Amino acid sequence: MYTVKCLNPISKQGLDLFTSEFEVIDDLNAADAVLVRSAKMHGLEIPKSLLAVARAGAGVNNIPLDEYAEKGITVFNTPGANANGVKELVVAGLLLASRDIIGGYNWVKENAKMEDLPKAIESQKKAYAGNELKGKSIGVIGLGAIGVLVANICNRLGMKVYGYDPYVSVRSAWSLSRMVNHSSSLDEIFTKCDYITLHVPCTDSTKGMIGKEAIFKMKDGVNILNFARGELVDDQAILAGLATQKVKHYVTDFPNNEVAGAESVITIPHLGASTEESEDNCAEMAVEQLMNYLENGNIVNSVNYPNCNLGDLEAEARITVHHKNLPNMIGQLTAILAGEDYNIVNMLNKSKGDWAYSMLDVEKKPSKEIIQKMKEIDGVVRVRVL
Ligand SMILES: NC(=O)C1=CN([C@@H]2O[C@H](COP(=O)(O)OP(=O)(O)OC[C@H]3O[C@@H](n4cnc5c(N)ncnc54)[C@H](O)[C@@H]3O)[C@@H](O)[C@H]2O)C=CC1
Ligand SMILES: O=C(O)CCC(=O)C(=O)O
Repeated sequence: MYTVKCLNPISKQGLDLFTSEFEVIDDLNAADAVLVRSAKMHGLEIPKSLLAVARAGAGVNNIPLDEYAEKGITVFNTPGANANGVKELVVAGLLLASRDIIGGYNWVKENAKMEDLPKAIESQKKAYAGNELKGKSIGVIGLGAIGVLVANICNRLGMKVYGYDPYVSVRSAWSLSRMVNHSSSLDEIFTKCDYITLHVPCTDSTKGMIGKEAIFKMKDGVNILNFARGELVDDQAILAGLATQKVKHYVTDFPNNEVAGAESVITIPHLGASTEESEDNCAEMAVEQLMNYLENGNIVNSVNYPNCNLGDLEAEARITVHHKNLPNMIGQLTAILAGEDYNIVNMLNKSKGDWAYSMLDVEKKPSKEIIQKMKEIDGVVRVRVL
């Protein structure tokens, strides 16, 4: 029996996938695994026994990935599972920036009881006129699961689309419309685009990427959309840009006290992935990945360990080892088994950056001594027997 603690509400459709071998519990200290959405795990006291964290979503900046790698805790996310939900809200954001829907809505609401409202509307509506998206240019920064969908739909809306992603995956490149212009520098996006939309993860290198200098290079009247993370944008630079009308609108799914309420900031309370469909997709994917990992040791869609998949456990036992990506780790692991006359029937080793993962299927259950010897290898951080 494995125990799972949810740090945020997780869709029932996903939780219902857990078999009778899994129990969702309230006590984090008794949990083998954690399911999480946006709850901050930095600084959270976690039990030594914790094996895995599954983020039902894309962004993992709420999880201390390196610290957990050091502890042999595998962290998963659910790539692409909420991308359509975000894409659709980005389209709404584009429309809110281009047409004064909010101003018009507020006026009608404030004057709901006005005499002959339909007539008043016809004389008032000019105050809320806008522009069409067709023919305007948009820069999509980050062409992953969301960025590709946004770029493609903007193309279908008749916009001239520029895409920037120096690390674009082959999968994304295949999915991208051939009408999307490839930008090799951010400057091209900044100087050419009427709309700029951010779809990159929040990391040390992307934080503050939209600052004073970037905004200075942008076209007058640019609209900036942030459905990725608040920290990507320097709030003071945005407020200064809005004050001079260099920036026409800042549409953000991540409002904070600095920008909320400021003129021409269009705020949404982090609703990008808050659709029934996205919540179900993310939860289902996260639960399936967790079960596969806890029961079979397979790693699919990890963000701090390599993906490593030996299929369902069919051998008498499977040993899984989280270790540093150092020379001769496999040699040491197999030597321990060979020294005790254990036959390895299948094995796999994968690495990702500083970390690696080995899976060894053996013909009989390994003894406590074997596992102890493996744990004592320099660079090994966790050994499990399944
Ligand atoms: N508003 C919301 O509710 C949601 C927000 N997000 C945010 O959106 C981000 C992107 O999500 P996905 O597209 O699903 O992730 P993804 O991992 O599929 O795509 C991210 C893309 O950004 C690219 N990238 C990384 N650094 C870059 C840089 N410096 N310049 C340009 N491109 C760079 C990567 O190569 C990758 O193609 C997430 O990390 C998360 O922070 C994601 C889902 C929901
Ligand atoms: O779970 C959520 O609603 C947050 C979605 C999100 O920001 C993400 O997947 O990165």
